[in-house]
Amino acid sequence: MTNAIQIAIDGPAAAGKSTIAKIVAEKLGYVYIDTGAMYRAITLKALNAGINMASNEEAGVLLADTEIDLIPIEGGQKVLLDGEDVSEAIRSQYVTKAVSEMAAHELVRRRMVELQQKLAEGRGVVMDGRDIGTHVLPAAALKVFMSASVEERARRRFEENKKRNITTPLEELQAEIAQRDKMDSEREVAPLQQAQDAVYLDTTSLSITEAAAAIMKLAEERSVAL
Ligand SMILES: Nc1ncnc2c1ncn2[C@@H]1O[C@H](COP(=O)(O)OP(=O)(O)OP(=O)(O)O)[C@@H](O)[C@H]1O
Ligand SMILES: Nc1ccn([C@@H]2O[C@H](COP(=O)(O)O)[C@@H](O)[C@H]2O)c(=O)n1
Repeated sequence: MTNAIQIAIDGPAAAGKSTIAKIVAEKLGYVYIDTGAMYRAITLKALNAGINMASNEEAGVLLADTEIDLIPIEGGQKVLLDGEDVSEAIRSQYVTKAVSEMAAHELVRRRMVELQQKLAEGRGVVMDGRDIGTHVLPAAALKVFMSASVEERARRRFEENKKRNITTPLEELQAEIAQRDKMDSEREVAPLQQAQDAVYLDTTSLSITEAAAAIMKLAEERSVAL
């Protein structure tokens, strides 16, 4: 007999967090929550509406006026921004280039964390992001800090983009990933860092199946131990 647990997966961009989190959630029958999608959704809205985030007043109105819903669907989640499906739009380079600046905003983080904690309440979840083990779910039974070399992460994203007909050159992708990691790690509020009690998993030379199996093994151990 195993207990439903909370699993936090953090790490830098394109490390494989969401791919592995989805597989693990599906195998365990848990809810999968991609917190990056929430930061992307609020970024999309602020960009489109021309909000000046340097003004706490404008930022506050934007946050109070915005509804973000994550709807579980087969193989992942659908992202609704004020009721509109923005699952594709939030993956554009337009949003990717702006999201780390938005995610450094204290009011934005406060609101997103509140929503994320509510989504995770009282159920088995696999949540991926940058601050899940350190801030959002500090009591998670399993915390994993997943990484891979920046070259391998850029190569994976390049291959993924090719399938979506996105032609950003490999060197540009690597620079964008490194820049986003730097901003995410150096911000003042809830920076990207490994929680003290997280297991470090380097996936550079692991296949998707191997990485998922490593986390499944840890999840099974932790849920039985409860
Ligand atoms: N172990 C692996 N081996 C090879 N490819 C992988 C591995 N893990 C993930 N990938 C591929 O790498 C790409 C990036 O993975 P994914 O989107 O899961 O990363 P992420 O950490 O969630 O990224 P981000 O934080 O930027 O959203 C995907 O195309 C995925 O299929
Ligand atoms: N818990 C989180 C999750 C994400 N962010 C910020 O959002 C950006 C996009 O995340 P992806 O996982 O979709 O790549 C990311 O670069 C962070 O700036 C965050 O701060 N906290």
